[in-house]
Parts: sequence; structure tokens; C-alpha cells
Amino acid sequence: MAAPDALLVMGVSGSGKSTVGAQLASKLGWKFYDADDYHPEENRVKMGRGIPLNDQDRIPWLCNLHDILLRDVASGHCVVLACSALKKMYRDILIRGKAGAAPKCEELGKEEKPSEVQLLVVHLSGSFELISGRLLKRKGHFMPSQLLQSQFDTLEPPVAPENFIQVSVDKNLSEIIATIMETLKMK
Ligand SMILES: Nc1ncnc2c1ncn2[C@@H]1O[C@H](COP(=O)(O)OP(=O)(O)O)[C@@H](O)[C@H]1O
Ligand SMILES: O=C(O)[C@H](O)[C@@H](O)[C@H](O)[C@H](O)COP(=O)(O)O
Repeated sequence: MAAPDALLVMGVSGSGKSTVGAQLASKLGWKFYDADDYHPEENRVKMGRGIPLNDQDRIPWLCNLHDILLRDVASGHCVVLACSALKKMYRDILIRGKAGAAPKCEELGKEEKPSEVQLLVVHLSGSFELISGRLLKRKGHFMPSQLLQSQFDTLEPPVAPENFIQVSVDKNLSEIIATIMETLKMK
């Protein structure tokens, strides 16, 4: 794959997506988006009540994020996106838009050729114990820590042929950033 024009920092709630994503973007001089800022109010309320989101809640949100990525990339901007993107289908939507959700999006014409984002997926991976400890300490966030088990249950870690790296979150932040920067240099 050619050098990526977007980095997806993914993982369960509390894995460090927002923290790592923002630092990476600032180091690279790339635009940064936090997918949490794009949840519709209904999704936030649902999560705030301790109810996990389902595909129906997530698909329009992911399609919107794909449009944002594509728009930026088309205008020459490289982007870092922090987004849970827990399932393979969700990552496919970020790359290809609605076509990534096929066959669910019947409205897409068969002849339509999707535009793709060249995405490198960075999976922040860690144990339930480590991440729940961090979530319990995190203040002022709408996501309740009791939803963490459902995040692990939903998680489909990326596997080949997805373009990805996995980084363990038991490292400190600067080690995590250095590992990702090294990988990018090799792309
Ligand atoms: N590598 C790390 N080591 C220690 N603490 C971390 C690390 N990465 C993130 N944190 C802390 O863990 C908490 C969750 O991180 P956050 O970026 O909010 O995760 P997410 O966006 O995936 O929900 C925050 O309080 C953050 O400061
Ligand atoms: O797909 C989802 O269920 C949500 O996107 C979820 O994974 C995300 O984690 C929340 O938006 C909370 O935000 P934090 O990841 O920052 O905790």
C-alpha cells in the first residue's frame, strides 16, 4: 500500500485513542478529528444511560466520518481520526463509505464505484483490567465505564489483509507515539 493519507487510531473506550490521536496529529502536522465529537445527541444519551450502541446507531455516524475523511484527503490534507471502529465492517465504512456496509445499504447503485481513503489502522490494544483502571480515573466524560465489557465483546481486532499495526497500551504515551512514527516512516 502507498503511504497512508489518513491514520485511524482505534480501540475500545479508554484505550487512549483521543490522547494518542491528538499527540500524533500535532507531531505530524496533520488534521485531527475525534469521532466522539460527531456522535448525534441520541447516541450520546444512549451511552450515557449505559446502553451500548448497535450497528444502526453507528452506521450513519461512520458514513459521516468517511465523508469528512474523503473531503479532507481530496483537498490535500492528511488526517488522524480517533474512532472506536470496533468491527471490521465499521472500518470498511470509514474507508469506502456506505459501500463498506454492503449489503446493508441497498440504496447504493451497483454501478457506483466507491472512493476509498488510504487508511493505516492503529489498534490500541490492552487488557480489560488495565483499561478499566484508566477509565475509572478519567473525569468528565459521558461514557460510563460499565460499557467497557460490551466494547470488548464487540471488538473485532484488525487482521490481514487490513492495513494495520497493533500497539500495546501498557507502554507510556511517548513510546506509543514513537512506535507509530517509526511505522509511518517505513510506509
Ligand atoms: N499510554 C497511556 N498510559 C497511561 N495513561 C494513558 C495512556 N493513554 C491514555 N491514558 C489515559 O487513559 C485515559 C483514557 O484515554 P483516552 O484518550 O480518553 O481514551 P479513549 O479516547 O480511547 O477513550 C485518559 O485519562 C488518558 O489520559
Ligand atoms: O462505537 C461506540 O460504541 C462508541 O464510539 C464508543 O466506542 C466510544 O468509545 C464512545 O464514543 C466513548 O468515547 P471514548 O472512546 O472516548 O470513551
